[in-house]
Amino acid sequence: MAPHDPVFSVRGLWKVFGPKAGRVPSDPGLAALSTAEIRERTGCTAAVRDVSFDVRRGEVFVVMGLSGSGKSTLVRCLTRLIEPTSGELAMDGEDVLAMDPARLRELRRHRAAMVFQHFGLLPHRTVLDNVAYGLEIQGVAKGERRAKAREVIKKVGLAGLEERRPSQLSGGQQQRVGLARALAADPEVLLFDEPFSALDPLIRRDMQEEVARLHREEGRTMVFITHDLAEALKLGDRIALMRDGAIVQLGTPEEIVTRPAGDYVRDFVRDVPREQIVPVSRAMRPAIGDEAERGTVLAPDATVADGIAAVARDGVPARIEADGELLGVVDHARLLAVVAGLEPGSGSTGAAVPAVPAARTEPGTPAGAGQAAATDTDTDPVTA
Ligand SMILES: Nc1ncnc2c1ncn2[C@@H]1O[C@H](COP(=O)(O)OP(=O)(O)OP(=O)(O)O)[C@@H](O)[C@H]1O
Repeated sequence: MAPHDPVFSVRGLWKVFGPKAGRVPSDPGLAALSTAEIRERTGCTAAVRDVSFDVRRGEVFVVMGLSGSGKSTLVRCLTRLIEPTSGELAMDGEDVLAMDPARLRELRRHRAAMVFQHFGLLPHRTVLDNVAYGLEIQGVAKGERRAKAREVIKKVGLAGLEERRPSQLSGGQQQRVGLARALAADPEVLLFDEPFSALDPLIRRDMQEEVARLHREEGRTMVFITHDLAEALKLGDRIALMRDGAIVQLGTPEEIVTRPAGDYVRDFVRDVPREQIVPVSRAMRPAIGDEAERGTVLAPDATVADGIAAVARDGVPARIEADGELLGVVDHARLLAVVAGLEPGSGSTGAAVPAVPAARTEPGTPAGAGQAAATDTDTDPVTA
C-alpha cells in the first residue's frame, strides 16, 4: 500500500432507513428531494446522502455536525456496523461492501477499532483485563495479551491502576480504559464516536490533549465524530461538516474558518477566533532593514495568536523561519488584518497561501511552503 493511498475511500454513499430504502438513491427524482420531502413521500430517513471523501493515511479526519446530521451513521457505515444502502466503500483499496462476515470481523477487530462514548467496560474485570479483552477475543495468549495491555495502559496514562475495577475510576479514566482497549489491538485506524461528550469540560480537554499527543507520537489514522466545533478545530487535520446527511464542506480548519462554503458554514464558524486557527504565515511580508535580525522567531504554522503575543511582547515584527531559513516577518498591522478577516487570499478557494508569496526574502524557498499548517498537528491552535 503506497503511503499516499487513502485508508478509506468513500464514493456516492447513501444510508436510507425505512421501507424499500434502496429506491431513494436509485430514483433521481427522489434522490434530488430534501430529507424532509423524502420522509414525507416515502416514510424513509435519508441519514447519509451521496457522500464522497477519502480518509488519508495518518490524518485526523473529523466528522462534525449538529445532532441528527448523520455523523454516527456515516462512520458506522465505514465498517458496516450499519449496512450502507448504496455507493462504494474501500479500505486500503479493498472493497468493504464485498467482504464476507469473517473478513468484516477481521476488519473491525484488527484494522478499524471503534472507541465509543459509552465504552462498555466489563464491570467485574480489572482495568488490565478490560484492556486485554479485545486481544482475548482475538485469541492472543494470556501472557502476551497482558504484556501488551500493560504497555498501552501506560501509554494512556493509567499506569498503577491496572488492578482497579471500572467503578473505582473517574469518567475520564474510564474513557482512557476504553481508548487503551481499542489501542491494544493496534488497529490501523481508530474511529471515535463522540468519545468525550459525556465528560466534564476539564477532563474533556485532558482527553483531547491525550488524543492529540497519541496522534503526534504514533501517527495513527483517526476518524473522530463530534458535534463540538472547538473540538473539531482542535483535533482535525481535516473536517467534514455535515448537514442533513450531506457533507456541506470538507477542508482544513483554516479553510473552513476563513473560506466557509456558503451561509450555513459561515454561521457555524462565525464566533471562532480566527487568530487561533489561521497560521501566522498568512500575515507574512518581506523583511525590511534590520527586521531580518530582530524579533521572535516563529514557525510558519504557528498561529496568528502566537504572532500577536510575540509582537506585543517585543514591540518589533516577529520573524517566520522554516529550517533556519527566513521566510518573512509579521507586523502588527498584518496580524490585525487577519483577525479582521482582511488578509489577502481570504476570499480565494485554493489551499492556504502565504500573504505575500512573491516576496520571500530567500529566492530559493519553494512555493507553497506556507501550506504546512494544513496538515500539521503539532500546534495546538486553541490553547496557543
Ligand atoms: N436505526 C435507525 N432507524 C431510523 N432512523 C435512524 C436510525 N438511526 C439513525 N436514524 C436517523 O438518521 C439521522 C442521522 O442520525 P445519526 O445518529 O447518524 O446522526 P448524528 O449526527 O450522529 O446525531 P447525534 O449527534 O445526535 O448522535 C437522524 O434523523 C436519525 O433519526
